[in-house]
Amino acid sequence: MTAYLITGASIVGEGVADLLIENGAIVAIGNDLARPDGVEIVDGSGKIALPGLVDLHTHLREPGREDAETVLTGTRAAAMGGFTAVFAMANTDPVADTAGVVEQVWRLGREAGYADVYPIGAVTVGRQGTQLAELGAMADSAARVRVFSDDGDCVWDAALMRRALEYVKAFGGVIAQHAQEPRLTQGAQMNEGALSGVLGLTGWPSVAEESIIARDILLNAHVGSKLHICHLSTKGSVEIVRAAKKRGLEVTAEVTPHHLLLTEDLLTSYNPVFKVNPPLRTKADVEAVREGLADGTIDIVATDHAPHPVEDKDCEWSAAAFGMTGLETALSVVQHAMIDTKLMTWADLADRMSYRPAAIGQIGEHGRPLEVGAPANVTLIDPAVERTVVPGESASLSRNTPFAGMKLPGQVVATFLRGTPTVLDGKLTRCGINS
Ligand SMILES: NC(=O)N[C@@H](CC(=O)O)C(=O)O
Ligand SMILES: [Zn+2]
Ligand SMILES: [Zn+2]
Repeated sequence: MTAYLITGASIVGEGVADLLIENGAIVAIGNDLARPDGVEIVDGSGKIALPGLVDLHTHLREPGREDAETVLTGTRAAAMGGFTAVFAMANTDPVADTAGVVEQVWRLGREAGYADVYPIGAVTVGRQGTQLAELGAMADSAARVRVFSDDGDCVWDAALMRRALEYVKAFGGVIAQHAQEPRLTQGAQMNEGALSGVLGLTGWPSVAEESIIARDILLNAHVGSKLHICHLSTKGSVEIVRAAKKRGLEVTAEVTPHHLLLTEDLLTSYNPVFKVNPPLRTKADVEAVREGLADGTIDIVATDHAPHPVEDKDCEWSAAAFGMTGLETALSVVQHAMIDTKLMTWADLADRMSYRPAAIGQIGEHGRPLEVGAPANVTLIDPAVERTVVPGESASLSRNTPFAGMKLPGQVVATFLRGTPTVLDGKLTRCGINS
């Protein structure tokens, strides 16, 4: 295995120093380090070294929608975005609701080699919301599933949600809820408010999200298990989670990069690239989720990378699929929305995009501080570069980025997965077994 020496980077938690990677681990941090034979030098001056990013919410689409994304293409996009681990959502075809399917996804991730893939198991059989899936069998499988979600749909039946929380409590699992009250969002197309009236699109009220979050926090307080809230998007949701945490109730929550930056005003274009679940909200909501992320009410940023092929997005608004890609732009959007605005530091970003998602997902190998002895999962970024987002340049199979044409700060220069570069000089390497 080649050794790598990153020179003169600003190492989060350590200050400016050199960082030596050998045999998959960080073996030295300091100045004037001895250089092993054949070491490759990576110029880190002016750059920031972060712990490899962890995405708790990615749609890789395999099995079933390999026209939108595969484990290989999705993890290539992840590597380009600085991620070393991604959690793959269960809304595939077949649904990831058995040990067989989660093991398949896990194995595909290992074979691809660009990022570790941790499958999320469905909560209910076929994500149909009527009968609990084999949660224990998925937990005991080679994939060691700890996070369960019917994402795409809400576990709406309160009794079933209670059972799921009770079941995973036995092994410390977590239920990740897609908080969407289905009766309040029938036919909903965009955030409910003055603008939905003007545009003539069926509204999606904030309370459809907030009522489920409130209910589930109370349910979980009763059960004493682990609850995680997916893609929280409203000011009211932030207030509910903040109040719950103040009372000492167990809940974690995520926000997406797009909900940290974009508002419903973009919808006046009727461009379905901005159609997403939950919908883009108002400026007041964006301010509230930024504040919530900064003060720790919202634990993490998760991309909800939701690739869709052109034919599912390039159509009339009401017929288009919900979802946007996000793995390759997440870090830049968070830098723009949270760091360049002075709401967060780089250490905070490492916490929200690496340490805490790894802790919620219970993966020990990732989300560790850059210290001697830790696995070499490292992301090196140049925060000074400005780049324009070009959908055609994406490593993802899909092109549905809402940031197309936008100028964003920051560029991933290198990503190391257990000491092997998946990205070097800003380009994908051929590290994977299958590539
Ligand atoms: N976020 C989305 O708009 N779409 C997701 C489903 C989901 O995350 O709810 C998808 O699978 O396409
Ligand atoms: Zn969802
Ligand atoms: Zn999702």
